[in-house]
Amino acid sequence: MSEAQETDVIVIGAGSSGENVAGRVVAAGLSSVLVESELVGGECSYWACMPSKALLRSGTVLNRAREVSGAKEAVTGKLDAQQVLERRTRMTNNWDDASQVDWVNGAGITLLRGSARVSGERTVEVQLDGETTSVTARHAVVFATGSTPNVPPVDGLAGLDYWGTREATSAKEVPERLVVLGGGVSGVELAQAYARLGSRVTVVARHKLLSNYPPEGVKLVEKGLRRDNVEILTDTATESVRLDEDGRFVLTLAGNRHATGDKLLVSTGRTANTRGLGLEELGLDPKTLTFDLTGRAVDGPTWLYAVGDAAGQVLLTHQGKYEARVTADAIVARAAGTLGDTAEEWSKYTSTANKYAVPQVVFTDPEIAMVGRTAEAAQADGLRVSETSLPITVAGTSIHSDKYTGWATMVVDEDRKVIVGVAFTGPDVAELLHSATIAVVGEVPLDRLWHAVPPYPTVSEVWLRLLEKYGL
Ligand SMILES: Cc1cc2nc3c(=O)[nH]c(=O)nc-3n(C[C@H](O)[C@H](O)[C@H](O)COP(=O)(O)OP(=O)(O)OC[C@H]3O[C@@H](n4cnc5c(N)ncnc54)[C@H](O)[C@@H]3O)c2cc1C
Ligand SMILES: NC(=O)c1ccc[n+]([C@@H]2O[C@H](COP(=O)([O-])OP(=O)(O)OC[C@H]3O[C@@H](n4cnc5c(N)ncnc54)[C@H](O)[C@@H]3O)[C@@H](O)[C@H]2O)c1
Repeated sequence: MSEAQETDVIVIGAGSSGENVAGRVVAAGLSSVLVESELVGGECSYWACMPSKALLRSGTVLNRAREVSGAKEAVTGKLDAQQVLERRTRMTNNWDDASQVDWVNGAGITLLRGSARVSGERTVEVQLDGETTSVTARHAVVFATGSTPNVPPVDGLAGLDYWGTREATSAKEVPERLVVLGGGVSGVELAQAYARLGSRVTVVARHKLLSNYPPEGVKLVEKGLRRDNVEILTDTATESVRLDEDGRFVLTLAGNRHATGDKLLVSTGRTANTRGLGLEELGLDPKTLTFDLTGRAVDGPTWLYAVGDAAGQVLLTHQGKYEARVTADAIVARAAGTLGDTAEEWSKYTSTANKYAVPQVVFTDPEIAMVGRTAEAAQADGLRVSETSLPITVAGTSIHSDKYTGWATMVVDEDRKVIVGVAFTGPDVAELLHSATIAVVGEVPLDRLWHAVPPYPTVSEVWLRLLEKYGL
């Protein structure tokens, strides 16, 4: 055991969420030890957002060019899979975290490599190569430990060398046939990426694809996938999986159907990574432990916090970083004695947007970009809402491409006359989403929003059409 250390705030996990907590408490004048067992930067930088978006982007750009006369005639080749893989590798800095370590050091954070677990009140033990370092925090211990992939209960799966999202985002070769188990965001995005790189892809979903997204938008994404020759099997249970004599994965599906692939990607959701890290010894059950909007444990020790995937609220990088800013500010304020046990909604000490205004994008082609609540979710919250929907067809879309197809939905709280949810589906709608996020978070009254004039000719003119159809 090396000499015990002391710091103001211990952050376990140097993914995007953990880096942001540590950076912000240090900027506010506290000290922080940041512990990381793998790569500084975490899942998003090396095995999730960045490589998966890089695998998709080239195919999307090529498709955009193919939809505009004059440009399409110039596109005579096909996607260069090797170049796409190499660009993806550059995006991950070849899985080297040196530049992120430089940032951590430059920010004045103390980085400790190794695997951490809580060993007592405000105390964490870090193991590296048989050496243990003990660190005690004066104010807070923050779990920013991310999440781990779920393993579905499919007969035969255990022990097989299948792909998780890490293997799919870091692969060096494109499989001839790929089966994707799971119709969530990871599955759908990676299915399209690999189909465009040249794989014959089958997606097996036990329910619908993207079941948390608006059905009209999902229909357009399904159409996009089918155009890329992705076979989509929805409402299909997977009974078992085995390897055939050639080493290929063979899935036995309900109704005695089969799906075969050289590789099998299992992307069936993720669970917060808080188990086996010492919380049980403190008398806490990680399965039921929750965290309030300041990030602090509910019915737990007052020094224990969680952010990002580890907090288990919203599994998205930008929301994790938002939670990190909020939690860092709450820890600093509590250390200074200026914040008590509770904090007001929408104050800088609560991640209130997690309840009302989470922006999320499915980066397929076409994209789905959505913020806030669906009509059903708003009704379940007791709101009296209306829903306005239409195809996205404006002058801007006809300029954007010769065959733009999109769909927009706006949910209005009829008692307050403000927008509580928006969903766009179509090419490049992700860049439109922040306008909707501002309208939802700002609770901009509709009669004022009417004066926010979208420029002509852009896709954002869909705002005008939505408000007109609503009745303004
Ligand atoms: C395929 C895929 C694509 C995605 N695409 C997007 C996207 O486009 N946009 C988006 O917003 N989100 C996306 N996500 C979600 C996003 O990746 C996560 O929400 C985000 O990475 C969570 O960040 P985090 O810092 O909370 O956790 P992580 O990035 O997982 O970081 C946790 C860190 O903690 C470390 N750690 C864990 N336990 C310990 C321990 N005991 N001791 C020391 N260190 C420990 C880990 O090594 C890791 O580095 C995607 C996810 C997947 C799987
Ligand atoms: N563009 C993005 O922002 C992006 C991209 C990828 C992932 N993510 C995040 O990462 C998280 C993990 O992604 P994910 O796609 O793994 O999870 P997910 O929760 O989005 O989807 C999991 C899917 O697996 C299905 N499933 C679960 N058990 C199954 C079983 N036994 N058999 C068949 N299907 C089963 C579910 O019905 C669901 O459709 C998501 O919560 C998402 O927020 C975000």
